[in-house]
Amino acid sequence: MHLDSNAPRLMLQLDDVVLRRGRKPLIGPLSASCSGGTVTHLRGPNGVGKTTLIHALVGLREPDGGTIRWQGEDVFDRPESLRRSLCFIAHDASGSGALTAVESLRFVLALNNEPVEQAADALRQTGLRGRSLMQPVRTLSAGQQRRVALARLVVTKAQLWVLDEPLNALDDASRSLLCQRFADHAAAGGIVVVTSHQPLPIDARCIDLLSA
Ligand SMILES: Nc1ncnc2c1ncn2[C@@H]1O[C@H](COP(=O)(O)OP(=O)(O)OP(=O)(O)O)[C@@H](O)[C@H]1O
Repeated sequence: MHLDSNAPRLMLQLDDVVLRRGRKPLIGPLSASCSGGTVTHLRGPNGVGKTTLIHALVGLREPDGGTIRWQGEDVFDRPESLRRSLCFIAHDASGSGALTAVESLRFVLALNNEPVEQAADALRQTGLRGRSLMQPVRTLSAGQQRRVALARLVVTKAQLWVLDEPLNALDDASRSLLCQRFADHAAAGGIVVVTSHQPLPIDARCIDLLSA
């Protein structure tokens, strides 16, 4: 992905965002901006609210206070612009367990209007080869299942990548490759927002979420 140099700069903007679970305060007020060309690493202890925040960033959950805007538009009230620009991979995303790795990725790509014919090649680029491409996803190892989900990043043209715990279960080589992919996406003008309990070996801005 290379952005047109005349295009407006990409911006995901959080203003005084507050998130709760029931009455329990989780996050905020949090203000931050993620602009084109950056990787943002959301960090914090288990249960602090990283996944909850990710769900709010992609418009799945309305913040309990404040606003989240993509290119100036509220992502919950007016999600159309965000959806056109977004690649969101949830922490438990590996597609349907009954489908093979290739079928599963083709299914996810089709749902997102992305080119399904690149599925097998994308899986190979994440290190899945041979028989594992044709195995039902539920019979793959945890790390292999994660690669199936992450293979979408090889294909997608989305500008904004929001990824929940993408490094989980990956071996060292796959982690390095994936982090390099984040850096390349940012270098091409895109935005990466990622949660992880592990350090990222690339230039990334960290936002530390603290227990309320
Ligand atoms: N569906 C739900 N219903 C009620 N409470 C929930 C739900 N999902 C999460 N929570 C609560 O919200 C809080 C934040 O959870 P969240 O998953 O956002 O944390 P996290 O920082 O992503 O944790 P981890 O690092 O363990 O993945 C936790 O106290 C959790 O119990």
